[in-house]
Amino acid sequence: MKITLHQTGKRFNYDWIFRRVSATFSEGGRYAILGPNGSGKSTLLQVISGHLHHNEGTVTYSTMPEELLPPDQFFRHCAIAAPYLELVEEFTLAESIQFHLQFKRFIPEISPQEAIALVGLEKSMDKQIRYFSSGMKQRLKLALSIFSDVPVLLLDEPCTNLDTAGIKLYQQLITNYGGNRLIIVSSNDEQEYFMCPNRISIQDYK
Ligand SMILES: Nc1ncnc2c1ncn2[C@@H]1O[C@H](COP(=O)(O)OP(=O)(O)OP(=O)(O)O)[C@@H](O)[C@H]1O
Repeated sequence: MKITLHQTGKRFNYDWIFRRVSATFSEGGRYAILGPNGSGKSTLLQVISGHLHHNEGTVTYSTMPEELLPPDQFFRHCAIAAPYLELVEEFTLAESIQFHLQFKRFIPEISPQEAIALVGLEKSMDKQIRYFSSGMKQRLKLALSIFSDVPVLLLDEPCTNLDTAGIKLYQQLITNYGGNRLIIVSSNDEQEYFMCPNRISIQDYK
């Protein structure tokens, strides 16, 4: 999967958040979107994911070999972990996994039980998400995204609410299970984008 932005811009009301972003996110590449608080990193990631519509320029998705994917189909090919995407508080952990698997299966080598054990939540299978700590919720979000069998991972501040052990866990999961997928991280913390040789500064597009 390749994502191409050409002269892409996004505004809220009269405020341009970014303009004239031209970038190619290649299959298997690792990219970080960097910038200070409020600069537009999340907004750019949401434009890439299709959650927000851009106001100028284009965003195109292409599969290999070069074949354009309709933008409304991209959600099937990506998994997202982001602070603004909420878990269903009424579900237990087991129900959350089952619900997720109705839409996206896990990578073949990982069973749901293994996924939960890998993020250290095996003792909370029957606990409702509303009783999870913020760090436990983040571990679950990471499991649901990183173990999804999709070619693109979009991670917005992936270490939010994680302690030192959680950050190490995130880095291990990316290293062990990132595979050859396209990964785009929105972040201002090096620990979150340690694996990304390609860096885009949102400040360059003001
Ligand atoms: N729905 C919205 N309506 C109006 N303005 C918005 C909306 N969403 C975001 N903004 C504004 O867009 C700008 C960029 O926000 P964004 O969340 O993309 O920044 P960020 O770089 O991800 O910040 P942080 O590092 O704090 O997460 C901010 O000024 C924010 O107030």
